Amino acid sequence: MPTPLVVSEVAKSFTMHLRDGITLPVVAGVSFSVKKGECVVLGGPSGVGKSSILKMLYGNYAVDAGQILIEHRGRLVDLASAAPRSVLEVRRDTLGYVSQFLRVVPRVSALDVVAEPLLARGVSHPEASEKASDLLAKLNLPRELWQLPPATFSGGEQQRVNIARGFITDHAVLLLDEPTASLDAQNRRVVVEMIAGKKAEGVALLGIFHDEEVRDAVADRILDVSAFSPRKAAA
Ligand SMILES: Nc1ncnc2c1ncn2[C@@H]1O[C@H](COP(=O)(O)OP(=O)(O)OP(=O)(O)O)[C@@H](O)[C@H]1O
Repeated sequence: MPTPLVVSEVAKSFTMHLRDGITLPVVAGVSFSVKKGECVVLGGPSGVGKSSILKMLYGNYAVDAGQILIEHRGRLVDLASAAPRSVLEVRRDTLGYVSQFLRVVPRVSALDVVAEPLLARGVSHPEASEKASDLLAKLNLPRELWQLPPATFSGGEQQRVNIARGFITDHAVLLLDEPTASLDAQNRRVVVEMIAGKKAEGVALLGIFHDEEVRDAVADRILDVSAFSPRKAAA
């Protein structure tokens, strides 16, 4: 399928149980698709719902309405209604996500944190470690840090470990939530190159980038999320 990700009529509101059950509508009627080799960037002002859309797509937030269709092993899976087991399978083989912050696992070295998604897919330890090393070298993570757990790393070092972990697989769809937020100019350029590499391989990418230079370098299309704001629709 040339369009591995199709989102239609997705809606999300938050119910604040500790605030008398007040409902906060965030987005409604979210419809778009991402083609192979395309990088779509979610745009719009702060608080408009960009991160919430990514989190729904990855299955971290429940979806109130609509469909999120992803091509997984030659069939379509609706992530909005899929069972948790299917969501985990899609994450392992098809859908990657680079969040802004690394979820640190105690006592696991940076190299193993990066290699883990490949090990989970049955790749041998030496091959996974070699790929992890290549990525950490490309992202200029000092070699003396590779065997250390990333808990004490700087923000930018942790972000580079996270990027390496997100980019190590050949997932067909990749979600990027501000992957360059804590990086210096040199490493931002490396990430821009890595995104270009994924596009050339036919990966469909959807991301949030606040840095204008990075956004202009990677975006094929910017999708203004304010178009899906229920508050705007009601005004
Ligand atoms: N878990 C949550 N519980 C309650 N409200 C939430 C939750 N997550 C997000 N929101 C609310 O949903 C709205 C959209 O937030 P979101 O983080 O998706 O916006 P954003 O466009 O990514 O913003 P920014 O550019 O500032 O990161 C905000 O009003 C936010 O307060």
